[in-house]
Amino acid sequence: MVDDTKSSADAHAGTSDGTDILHEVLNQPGKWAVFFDIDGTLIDIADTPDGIVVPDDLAENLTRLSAKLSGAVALVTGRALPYADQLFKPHVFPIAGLHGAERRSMSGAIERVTPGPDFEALKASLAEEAAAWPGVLVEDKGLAVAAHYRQAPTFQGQVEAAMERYRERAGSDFTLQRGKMVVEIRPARASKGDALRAFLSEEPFAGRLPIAIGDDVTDEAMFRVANKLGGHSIRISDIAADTVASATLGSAAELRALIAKLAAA
Ligand SMILES: O=P(O)(O)OC[C@H]1O[C@H](O[C@H]2O[C@H](CO)[C@@H](O)[C@H](O)[C@H]2O)[C@H](O)[C@@H](O)[C@@H]1O
Ligand SMILES: [Mg+2]
Repeated sequence: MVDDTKSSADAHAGTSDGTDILHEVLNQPGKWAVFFDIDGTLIDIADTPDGIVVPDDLAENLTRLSAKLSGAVALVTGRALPYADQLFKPHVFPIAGLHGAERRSMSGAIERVTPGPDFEALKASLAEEAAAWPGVLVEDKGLAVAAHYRQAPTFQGQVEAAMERYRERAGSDFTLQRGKMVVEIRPARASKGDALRAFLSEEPFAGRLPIAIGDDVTDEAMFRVANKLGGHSIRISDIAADTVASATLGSAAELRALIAKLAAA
């Protein structure tokens, strides 16, 4: 496995406009594969993990775009696969979940590891400890667990300290993943960058150049891979984020409008 989380040799400020990149896609539809993060990228951030609203036409527009690229569209998310899938029902996309720790290819084959009893016990202890912090939500994602402090930011310090402690208890197979008002413990063995590489080794992605679109720290790993392979990386951000992405777009709404335009073209 390649470590795509450390190198900054290919880092460059996100200065270009992601709109131009996405408009280019349909000019050469056989050239590109597009990888979308979900939360904060396709879907607006909400107060709670379950509070998100999936716009009615999003899955249909993604399906249309995918058809134009002969299926070379995949989702790469921190969510667990079953949760992410139900957001797009009845449409089914190739997808990587848990920040790259699980992946379903175009063929439908799923690669994932299952949590052992120790990790189950760890999640139970964490949930018990977090009950003392009103507003902090613990999201059990199977082989990963997230502690959200968006609704209780005063507990950020306690949450971070506890998650570091639980990560140590989980051992070196697990790593800490920070995100938007959240700290997660996830399998260390794969990143979103690894997921991108794995998709690109298979049909219908093989031989295409990647366009990776995301909004958060976890997406930087796939941006690095996209940059290294000569593709594009687009960070959704309304502020000047510290990123290796080669381009930016202002909001998830802006991205959805572009997807709708490409789907209808
Ligand atoms: O990789 P992504 O698809 O972007 O998923 C990252 C995490 O997204 C979710 O948490 C974030 O979105 C929530 C809903 O908008 C928000 O309430 C929370 O504060 C954000 O951190 C999800 O709950 C996590 O499991 C994902 O890893
Ligand atoms: Mg995101």
